[in-house]
Amino acid sequence: MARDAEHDRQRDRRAEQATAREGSRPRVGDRDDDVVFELRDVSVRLGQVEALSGVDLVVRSGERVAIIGPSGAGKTTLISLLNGTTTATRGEVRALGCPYARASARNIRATQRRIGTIHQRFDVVAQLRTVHNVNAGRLGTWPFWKAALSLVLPRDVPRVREALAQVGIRDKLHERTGDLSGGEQQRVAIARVLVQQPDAILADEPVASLDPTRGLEIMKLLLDISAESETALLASLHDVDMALDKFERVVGLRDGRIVFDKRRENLHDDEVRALYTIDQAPGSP
Ligand SMILES: Nc1ncnc2c1ncn2[C@@H]1O[C@H](COP(=O)(O)OP(=O)(O)OP(=O)(O)O)[C@@H](O)[C@H]1O
Repeated sequence: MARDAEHDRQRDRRAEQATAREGSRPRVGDRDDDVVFELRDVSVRLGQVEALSGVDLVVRSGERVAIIGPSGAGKTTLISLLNGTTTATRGEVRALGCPYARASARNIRATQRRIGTIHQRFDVVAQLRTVHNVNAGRLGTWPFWKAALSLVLPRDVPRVREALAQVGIRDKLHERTGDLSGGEQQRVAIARVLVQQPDAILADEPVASLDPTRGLEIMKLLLDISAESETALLASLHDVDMALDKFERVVGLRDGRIVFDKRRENLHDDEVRALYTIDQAPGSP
């Protein structure tokens, strides 16, 4: 009996010491309702390449975060980790509370349905009418019969129309998507995310295929949607000025590592310049 009590006291002491060591740093698994994405010491190896190394990142509900960095820095890899299409080699990735590595396939799919992803290449089916491309955002939540029927007889048209109105192309409902301009096709992709009503939006170079004016319009649209619905938005961008101008938090990636993660007002020009500086090969002039 006395031994049991001593054992309990020792266990409590160890737990207290562990808590003191950790301080207030949130750990993977801690309950923290507004954490949307959480990466702890995450590395990803793709073939011979260490695409990400020891990445720690926490994104909370309503935050708008730009990811910048040179080509090959790991931006796309980071985004595909967050939507569960790439697997971490080390560390833990959680999205909306789901620990991808330990969750069931069903739980992962349910989480992925709550995350809207927008790609650089508009990712729409050119041959389909706009209404079908927008409805694709809901296929994951519809039973098979409804999804199949919707290709013949469009479903929930008022909701699609509303989403298209929100992205400024209300009149394009029945147009063949491939006949739309690049900017309009990207709006269709955003409307598809809107009908999905996601809890988080990931955008991988969403404006890289558009001219600067169209690009700015699309970026503002995404930022407005995120602000209105308090949905976290994480976007990778090559346009550094746009990142610094429009996002309150900027993460710099280089060679798979986070070099800085700062509010834009605390970020110095030198830090941004250094992110893109090309290393001189040893021995070069
Ligand atoms: N499937 C793959 N197999 C092997 N290496 C890969 C694969 N995909 C990406 N990589 C490598 O991983 C690293 C990170 O690539 P990633 O596409 O994430 O960078 P990025 O910052 O998005 O680049 P960019 O701005 O050019 O799109 C690069 O060195 C890339 O060559």
